[in-house]
Amino acid sequence: MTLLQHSPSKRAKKPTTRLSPLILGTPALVVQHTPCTLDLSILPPELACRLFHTMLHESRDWQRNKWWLFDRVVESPHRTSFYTRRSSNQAEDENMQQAAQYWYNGRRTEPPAAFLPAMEEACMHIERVVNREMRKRKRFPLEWGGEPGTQEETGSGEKILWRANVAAANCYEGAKESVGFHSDQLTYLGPYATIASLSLGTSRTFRLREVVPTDERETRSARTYDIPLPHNSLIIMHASTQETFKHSVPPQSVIDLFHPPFPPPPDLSAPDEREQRSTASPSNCRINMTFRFYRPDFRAQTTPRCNCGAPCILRPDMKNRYREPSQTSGHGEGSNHVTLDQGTGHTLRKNMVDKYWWTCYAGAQNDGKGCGFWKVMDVVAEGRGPFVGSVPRSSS
Ligand SMILES: O=C(O)CCC(=O)C(=O)O
Ligand SMILES: [Fe+2]
Repeated sequence: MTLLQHSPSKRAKKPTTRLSPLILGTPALVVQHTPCTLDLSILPPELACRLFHTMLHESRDWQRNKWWLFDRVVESPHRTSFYTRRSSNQAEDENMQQAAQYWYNGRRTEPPAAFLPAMEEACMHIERVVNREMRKRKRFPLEWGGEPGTQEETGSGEKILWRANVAAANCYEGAKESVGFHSDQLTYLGPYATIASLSLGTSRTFRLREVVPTDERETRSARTYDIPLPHNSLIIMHASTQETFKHSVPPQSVIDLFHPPFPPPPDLSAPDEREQRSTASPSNCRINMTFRFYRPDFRAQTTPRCNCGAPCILRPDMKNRYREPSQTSGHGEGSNHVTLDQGTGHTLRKNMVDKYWWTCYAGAQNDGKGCGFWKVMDVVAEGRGPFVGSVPRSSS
Protein backbone atom coordinates (compact mmCIF):
# COMPACT_ATOMS: atom_id res chain seq x y z
CA MET A 1 0.00 0.00 0.00
CA THR A 2 1.31 3.49 -0.81
CA LEU A 3 0.71 6.88 0.69
CA LEU A 4 -0.26 9.61 -1.79
CA GLN A 5 1.90 12.63 -1.00
CA HIS A 6 2.04 15.84 -2.89
CA SER A 7 5.36 17.55 -3.49
CA PRO A 8 5.68 20.99 -1.81
CA SER A 9 5.59 22.74 -5.21
CA LYS A 10 2.37 20.97 -6.14
CA ARG A 11 0.88 21.70 -2.75
CA ALA A 12 1.22 25.42 -3.49
CA LYS A 13 -1.07 24.97 -6.50
CA LYS A 14 -4.15 24.45 -4.37
CA PRO A 15 -7.09 26.15 -6.11
CA THR A 16 -7.34 29.74 -5.01
CA THR A 17 -11.06 30.07 -5.66
CA ARG A 18 -12.81 29.93 -2.34
CA LEU A 19 -16.35 28.74 -2.71
CA SER A 20 -18.84 30.80 -0.74
CA PRO A 21 -21.01 28.88 1.75
CA LEU A 22 -24.40 27.76 0.54
CA ILE A 23 -27.42 27.90 2.82
CA LEU A 24 -29.54 24.78 2.40
CA GLY A 25 -32.89 25.98 3.67
CA THR A 26 -35.13 23.19 2.37
CA PRO A 27 -35.09 19.38 2.52
CA ALA A 28 -34.78 19.30 -1.30
CA LEU A 29 -31.59 21.39 -1.23
CA VAL A 30 -30.09 19.22 1.53
CA VAL A 31 -30.64 16.07 -0.55
CA GLN A 32 -29.24 17.71 -3.66
CA HIS A 33 -25.94 18.82 -2.11
CA THR A 34 -25.17 16.41 0.72
CA PRO A 35 -25.57 12.74 1.68
CA CYS A 36 -28.12 13.84 4.32
CA THR A 37 -31.89 14.16 4.51
CA LEU A 38 -33.84 16.70 6.52
CA ASP A 39 -37.29 16.34 8.05
CA LEU A 40 -38.65 19.59 9.46
CA SER A 41 -41.34 18.10 11.68
CA ILE A 42 -40.43 14.63 12.87
CA LEU A 43 -42.29 14.10 16.17
CA PRO A 44 -45.86 14.88 17.24
CA PRO A 45 -45.58 18.45 18.64
CA GLU A 46 -46.52 17.50 22.19
CA LEU A 47 -43.89 14.74 22.31
CA ALA A 48 -41.19 17.03 20.85
CA CYS A 49 -41.90 19.62 23.53
CA ARG A 50 -42.07 17.05 26.35
CA LEU A 51 -38.74 15.60 25.21
CA PHE A 52 -37.23 19.10 25.10
CA HIS A 53 -38.33 19.83 28.70
CA THR A 54 -37.15 16.38 29.85
CA MET A 55 -33.71 16.64 28.28
CA LEU A 56 -33.24 20.26 29.35
CA HIS A 57 -33.92 19.13 32.91
CA GLU A 58 -31.49 16.22 32.51
CA SER A 59 -28.84 18.49 31.00
CA ARG A 60 -28.20 20.07 34.39
CA ASP A 61 -26.05 16.97 35.08
CA TRP A 62 -24.31 16.80 31.71
CA GLN A 63 -20.60 17.56 31.51
CA ARG A 64 -18.15 19.22 29.22
CA ASN A 65 -15.92 16.63 27.57
CA LYS A 66 -12.23 17.03 28.39
CA TRP A 67 -9.28 15.56 26.57
CA TRP A 68 -5.64 16.11 25.77
CA LEU A 69 -4.78 17.65 22.43
CA PHE A 70 -1.00 17.62 21.96
CA ASP A 71 0.30 19.25 25.14
CA ARG A 72 -2.82 20.83 26.59
CA VAL A 73 -6.23 19.87 27.93
CA VAL A 74 -9.16 21.05 25.84
CA GLU A 75 -12.76 21.22 26.93
CA SER A 76 -15.80 20.89 24.66
CA PRO A 77 -17.63 24.21 24.26
CA HIS A 78 -20.98 22.58 25.17
CA ARG A 79 -22.28 19.94 27.61
CA THR A 80 -22.83 16.32 26.62
CA SER A 81 -24.11 12.97 27.86
CA PHE A 82 -24.63 9.42 26.61
CA TYR A 83 -27.63 7.07 26.84
CA THR A 84 -27.99 3.41 25.95
CA ARG A 85 -31.15 1.51 25.14
CA ARG A 86 -31.54 -1.36 27.53
CA SER A 87 -32.22 -4.71 25.87
CA SER A 88 -33.28 -8.11 27.18
CA ASN A 89 -29.75 -9.36 26.50
CA GLN A 90 -27.41 -8.79 29.44
CA ALA A 91 -24.20 -9.41 27.46
CA GLU A 92 -25.35 -6.84 24.93
CA ASP A 93 -26.02 -4.29 27.69
CA GLU A 94 -22.52 -4.80 29.11
CA ASN A 95 -21.00 -4.32 25.67
CA MET A 96 -22.93 -1.06 25.25
CA GLN A 97 -21.73 0.21 28.60
CA GLN A 98 -18.12 -0.49 27.72
CA ALA A 99 -18.52 1.14 24.32
CA ALA A 100 -20.33 4.16 25.75
CA GLN A 101 -17.33 5.19 27.83
CA TYR A 102 -15.53 6.13 24.69
CA TRP A 103 -18.04 8.86 23.98
CA TYR A 104 -16.07 10.70 26.63
CA ASN A 105 -12.79 10.54 24.66
CA GLY A 106 -11.56 7.44 26.46
CA ARG A 107 -12.28 8.78 29.96
CA ARG A 108 -13.62 6.11 32.31
CA THR A 109 -17.07 7.13 33.47
CA GLU A 110 -20.08 5.88 35.37
CA PRO A 111 -22.27 3.43 33.37
CA PRO A 112 -24.45 5.43 30.98
CA ALA A 113 -28.10 6.20 31.70
CA ALA A 114 -30.85 4.17 30.03
CA PHE A 115 -33.17 5.72 27.40
CA LEU A 116 -35.94 7.65 29.17
CA PRO A 117 -39.58 6.89 28.29
CA ALA A 118 -39.88 10.02 26.10
CA MET A 119 -36.71 8.97 24.23
CA GLU A 120 -38.20 5.52 23.61
CA GLU A 121 -41.32 7.16 22.21
CA ALA A 122 -39.30 9.47 19.97
CA CYS A 123 -37.19 6.53 18.82
CA MET A 124 -40.20 4.74 17.34
CA HIS A 125 -40.85 7.66 15.01
CA ILE A 126 -37.17 8.13 14.19
CA GLU A 127 -36.51 4.46 13.42
CA ARG A 128 -39.47 4.39 11.04
CA VAL A 129 -38.22 7.43 9.12
CA VAL A 130 -34.58 6.28 9.05
CA ASN A 131 -35.51 2.84 7.71
CA ARG A 132 -37.82 4.37 5.09
CA GLU A 133 -35.06 6.74 3.90
CA MET A 134 -32.42 3.99 3.90
CA ARG A 135 -34.58 1.78 1.71
CA LYS A 136 -34.60 4.53 -0.96
CA ARG A 137 -30.83 4.93 -1.03
CA LYS A 138 -27.91 3.24 -2.66
CA ARG A 139 -26.29 0.96 -0.06
CA PHE A 140 -22.51 0.76 0.25
CA PRO A 141 -20.67 -2.57 0.39
CA LEU A 142 -19.29 -1.99 3.90
CA GLU A 143 -22.67 -1.14 5.52
CA TRP A 144 -24.11 -3.61 8.03
CA GLY A 145 -25.79 -6.40 6.09
CA GLY A 146 -27.30 -8.24 9.02
CA GLU A 147 -30.79 -8.17 10.34
CA PRO A 148 -30.76 -6.50 13.75
CA GLY A 149 -34.54 -6.81 14.16
CA THR A 150 -36.04 -9.60 16.25
CA GLN A 151 -38.58 -12.01 14.75
CA GLU A 152 -41.30 -9.96 16.38
CA GLU A 153 -40.02 -6.70 14.93
CA THR A 154 -39.57 -8.06 11.44
CA GLY A 155 -42.97 -9.77 11.43
CA SER A 156 -44.22 -7.23 8.88
CA GLY A 157 -41.91 -8.86 6.35
CA GLU A 158 -39.78 -5.75 5.93
CA LYS A 159 -36.19 -6.06 7.01
CA ILE A 160 -35.08 -3.63 9.72
CA LEU A 161 -31.92 -1.99 8.41
CA TRP A 162 -31.15 0.29 11.37
CA ARG A 163 -31.97 0.46 15.05
CA ALA A 164 -31.07 3.13 17.58
CA ASN A 165 -29.31 1.38 20.45
CA VAL A 166 -27.43 4.42 21.80
CA ALA A 167 -27.98 8.18 21.82
CA ALA A 168 -25.52 10.98 22.47
CA ALA A 169 -27.09 14.16 23.81
CA ASN A 170 -25.69 17.68 23.59
CA CYS A 171 -26.87 20.94 25.12
CA TYR A 172 -25.83 24.27 23.58
CA GLU A 173 -26.70 27.11 25.91
CA GLY A 174 -26.76 30.56 24.30
CA ALA A 175 -25.36 31.63 20.95
CA LYS A 176 -21.69 30.98 21.70
CA GLU A 177 -21.73 27.30 22.68
CA SER A 178 -20.68 25.15 19.76
CA VAL A 179 -18.93 22.07 18.46
CA GLY A 180 -15.97 22.30 16.10
CA PHE A 181 -15.54 20.54 12.76
CA HIS A 182 -15.18 16.77 13.14
CA SER A 183 -16.41 13.51 11.70
CA ASP A 184 -17.84 11.01 14.16
CA GLN A 185 -15.57 8.17 15.26
CA LEU A 186 -16.59 4.89 13.67
CA THR A 187 -15.15 2.62 16.39
CA TYR A 188 -18.51 1.04 17.28
CA LEU A 189 -20.58 2.25 14.31
CA GLY A 190 -18.41 0.66 11.63
CA PRO A 191 -17.97 2.03 8.11
CA TYR A 192 -20.74 3.89 6.26
CA ALA A 193 -22.76 4.53 9.40
CA THR A 194 -26.20 6.16 9.51
CA ILE A 195 -26.73 8.72 12.30
CA ALA A 196 -30.08 10.38 13.04
CA SER A 197 -29.74 13.79 14.69
CA LEU A 198 -32.75 15.37 16.40
CA SER A 199 -32.86 19.09 17.23
CA LEU A 200 -35.05 20.51 20.00
CA GLY A 201 -35.38 24.06 21.27
CA THR A 202 -33.50 27.03 19.87
CA SER A 203 -32.73 26.84 16.15
CA ARG A 204 -29.01 26.59 15.31
CA THR A 205 -27.02 26.22 12.12
CA PHE A 206 -25.53 22.83 11.32
CA ARG A 207 -22.48 23.24 9.08
CA LEU A 208 -21.16 20.58 6.71
CA ARG A 209 -17.92 20.78 4.76
CA GLU A 210 -16.80 18.23 2.22
CA VAL A 211 -13.32 16.74 2.59
CA VAL A 212 -11.71 16.82 -0.85
CA PRO A 213 -9.56 13.74 -1.58
CA THR A 214 -5.82 14.35 -2.00
CA ASP A 215 -5.86 13.54 -5.71
CA GLU A 216 -8.66 16.07 -6.40
CA ARG A 217 -7.22 18.92 -4.34
CA GLU A 218 -5.70 20.70 -7.29
CA THR A 219 -8.86 20.67 -9.34
CA ARG A 220 -11.60 21.60 -6.92
CA SER A 221 -12.29 23.22 -3.54
CA ALA A 222 -14.47 22.16 -0.66
CA ARG A 223 -17.85 23.83 -0.30
CA THR A 224 -19.40 24.68 3.07
CA TYR A 225 -23.12 24.13 3.55
CA ASP A 226 -25.19 25.75 6.30
CA ILE A 227 -28.40 24.01 7.30
CA PRO A 228 -30.71 25.75 9.82
CA LEU A 229 -32.08 23.13 12.23
CA PRO A 230 -35.28 24.31 13.94
CA HIS A 231 -37.07 22.70 16.87
CA ASN A 232 -38.36 19.19 16.05
CA SER A 233 -36.24 18.72 12.93
CA LEU A 234 -34.31 15.55 12.12
CA ILE A 235 -31.23 15.51 9.95
CA ILE A 236 -30.11 12.03 8.98
CA MET A 237 -26.41 11.76 8.19
CA HIS A 238 -26.62 8.85 5.79
CA ALA A 239 -23.91 6.37 4.87
CA SER A 240 -20.79 8.15 3.50
CA THR A 241 -21.36 11.41 5.44
CA GLN A 242 -18.71 10.50 8.05
CA GLU A 243 -16.34 9.39 5.29
CA THR A 244 -16.65 12.46 3.04
CA PHE A 245 -17.81 15.43 5.16
CA LYS A 246 -16.96 17.07 8.47
CA HIS A 247 -19.70 18.73 10.49
CA SER A 248 -19.92 21.41 13.17
CA VAL A 249 -22.33 23.68 15.04
CA PRO A 250 -20.58 27.06 14.88
CA PRO A 251 -21.00 29.87 17.42
CA GLN A 252 -23.52 32.49 16.25
CA SER A 253 -23.76 36.21 16.87
CA VAL A 254 -27.48 36.00 17.63
CA ILE A 255 -30.12 33.33 18.20
CA ASP A 256 -33.90 33.38 18.53
CA LEU A 257 -35.23 32.34 21.92
CA PHE A 258 -37.37 29.21 21.84
CA HIS A 259 -40.91 29.56 23.21
CA PRO A 260 -42.04 26.05 24.18
CA PRO A 261 -45.59 25.54 22.89
CA PHE A 262 -46.47 23.26 25.85
CA PRO A 263 -45.62 23.60 29.57
CA PRO A 264 -43.16 21.22 31.26
CA PRO A 265 -44.65 17.91 32.47
CA PRO A 266 -45.73 18.13 36.17
CA ASP A 267 -42.93 15.84 37.38
CA LEU A 268 -40.33 18.31 36.10
CA SER A 269 -41.81 21.50 37.56
CA ALA A 270 -40.91 22.80 41.00
CA PRO A 271 -43.93 22.62 43.40
CA ASP A 272 -44.38 26.42 43.46
CA GLU A 273 -44.47 26.53 39.65
CA ARG A 274 -47.20 23.94 39.27
CA GLU A 275 -50.03 26.46 39.58
CA GLN A 276 -48.64 28.51 36.71
CA ARG A 277 -48.20 25.52 34.42
CA SER A 278 -50.06 27.04 31.50
CA THR A 279 -46.88 28.77 30.30
CA ALA A 280 -43.24 27.78 29.93
CA SER A 281 -40.34 30.21 30.03
CA PRO A 282 -38.48 30.98 26.81
CA SER A 283 -35.18 29.16 26.42
CA ASN A 284 -31.83 29.95 24.81
CA CYS A 285 -30.84 26.26 24.72
CA ARG A 286 -30.64 23.81 21.87
CA ILE A 287 -30.82 20.13 22.74
CA ASN A 288 -29.38 17.77 20.16
CA MET A 289 -29.73 14.01 20.32
CA THR A 290 -27.88 11.79 17.87
CA PHE A 291 -29.41 8.33 17.71
CA ARG A 292 -26.89 5.73 16.62
CA PHE A 293 -26.70 2.02 15.81
CA TYR A 294 -23.69 0.38 17.44
CA ARG A 295 -23.06 -2.60 15.19
CA PRO A 296 -22.90 -6.11 16.66
CA ASP A 297 -19.76 -6.85 14.62
CA PHE A 298 -17.99 -3.81 16.09
CA ARG A 299 -18.79 -4.64 19.70
CA ALA A 300 -16.37 -3.31 22.32
CA GLN A 301 -14.74 -6.71 22.94
CA THR A 302 -13.52 -6.79 19.32
CA THR A 303 -11.86 -3.36 19.31
CA PRO A 304 -8.10 -3.79 18.72
CA ARG A 305 -5.85 -2.53 21.52
CA CYS A 306 -2.80 -0.36 20.97
CA ASN A 307 0.58 -0.80 22.65
CA CYS A 308 -0.65 1.27 25.62
CA GLY A 309 -3.25 -1.48 26.15
CA ALA A 310 -6.15 0.91 25.44
CA PRO A 311 -8.88 0.39 22.81
CA CYS A 312 -8.07 2.00 19.47
CA ILE A 313 -10.40 4.28 17.57
CA LEU A 314 -11.49 3.69 13.98
CA ARG A 315 -11.03 6.45 11.43
CA PRO A 316 -11.76 6.53 7.70
CA ASP A 317 -9.16 7.50 5.11
CA MET A 318 -11.22 10.59 4.26
CA LYS A 319 -8.67 11.97 1.83
CA ASN A 320 -8.10 8.68 0.00
CA ARG A 321 -4.42 8.93 0.80
CA TYR A 322 -3.84 5.20 0.86
CA ARG A 323 -4.06 3.27 -2.36
CA GLU A 324 -3.29 -0.29 -3.31
CA PRO A 325 -0.51 -0.32 -5.96
CA SER A 326 -3.10 -1.47 -8.55
CA GLN A 327 -5.39 1.47 -7.72
CA THR A 328 -3.34 4.15 -9.43
CA SER A 329 -6.21 6.20 -10.81
CA GLY A 330 -8.92 4.57 -8.80
CA HIS A 331 -11.36 4.36 -11.72
CA GLY A 332 -11.72 0.60 -11.70
CA GLU A 333 -14.74 -1.49 -10.85
CA GLY A 334 -15.58 -2.47 -7.30
CA SER A 335 -16.20 -0.01 -4.53
CA ASN A 336 -14.24 2.77 -6.26
CA HIS A 337 -16.12 4.20 -9.18
CA VAL A 338 -18.09 7.30 -10.11
CA THR A 339 -21.67 6.93 -8.97
CA LEU A 340 -24.88 8.82 -8.79
CA ASP A 341 -27.23 7.79 -6.01
CA GLN A 342 -30.27 6.90 -8.13
CA GLY A 343 -32.55 7.21 -5.11
CA THR A 344 -31.57 10.82 -4.34
CA GLY A 345 -29.74 12.28 -7.35
CA HIS A 346 -26.79 13.20 -5.09
CA THR A 347 -23.42 12.71 -6.85
CA LEU A 348 -21.01 10.58 -4.89
CA ARG A 349 -17.32 11.35 -5.00
CA LYS A 350 -15.15 9.74 -7.62
CA ASN A 351 -13.29 7.38 -5.30
CA MET A 352 -15.39 6.32 -2.36
CA VAL A 353 -13.48 5.68 0.86
CA ASP A 354 -12.65 2.03 1.39
CA LYS A 355 -9.71 2.21 3.82
CA TYR A 356 -9.95 2.69 7.57
CA TRP A 357 -7.38 2.52 10.28
CA TRP A 358 -7.30 1.69 13.94
CA THR A 359 -5.22 4.21 15.86
CA CYS A 360 -4.05 4.72 19.43
CA TYR A 361 -6.29 7.12 21.32
CA ALA A 362 -4.79 6.71 24.76
CA GLY A 363 -3.12 10.12 24.51
CA ALA A 364 -6.49 11.87 24.77
CA GLN A 365 -6.60 10.95 28.48
CA ASN A 366 -2.92 10.36 29.16
CA ASP A 367 -1.23 13.77 29.16
CA GLY A 368 -1.33 13.70 25.37
CA LYS A 369 1.08 10.73 25.34
CA GLY A 370 -0.01 7.85 23.13
CA CYS A 371 2.06 5.09 21.52
CA GLY A 372 1.45 6.13 17.90
CA PHE A 373 0.08 2.68 17.08
CA TRP A 374 -1.95 2.35 13.90
CA LYS A 375 -3.01 -0.44 11.58
CA VAL A 376 -5.27 -0.71 8.58
CA MET A 377 -8.60 -2.37 9.31
CA ASP A 378 -8.94 -5.74 7.60
CA VAL A 379 -12.59 -6.68 7.98
CA VAL A 380 -12.06 -10.22 6.70
CA ALA A 381 -9.12 -11.02 8.98
CA GLU A 382 -10.95 -9.37 11.91
CA GLY A 383 -14.02 -11.52 11.26
CA ARG A 384 -16.45 -8.63 10.84
CA GLY A 385 -19.72 -8.61 8.92
CA PRO A 386 -22.10 -9.54 7.47
CA PHE A 387 -21.89 -6.64 5.06
CA VAL A 388 -24.27 -5.36 2.40
CA GLY A 389 -21.75 -6.20 -0.34
CA SER A 390 -18.78 -8.47 -0.78
CA VAL A 391 -15.59 -7.05 0.69
CA PRO A 392 -12.06 -7.79 -0.40
CA ARG A 393 -9.36 -8.69 2.08
CA SER A 394 -6.98 -5.79 2.69
CA SER A 395 -3.52 -6.40 1.20
CA SER A 396 -1.68 -4.52 3.93
O1 LIG B 1 -25.39 19.24 17.71
C1 LIG B 1 -25.30 18.76 16.60
O2 LIG B 1 -26.13 18.94 15.71
C2 LIG B 1 -24.09 17.91 16.23
C3 LIG B 1 -23.55 17.10 17.34
C4 LIG B 1 -22.45 16.23 16.90
O3 LIG B 1 -21.83 16.45 15.91
C5 LIG B 1 -22.08 15.03 17.68
O4 LIG B 1 -22.65 14.80 18.74
O5 LIG B 1 -21.22 14.28 17.21
FE1 LIG C 1 -20.70 14.71 15.31
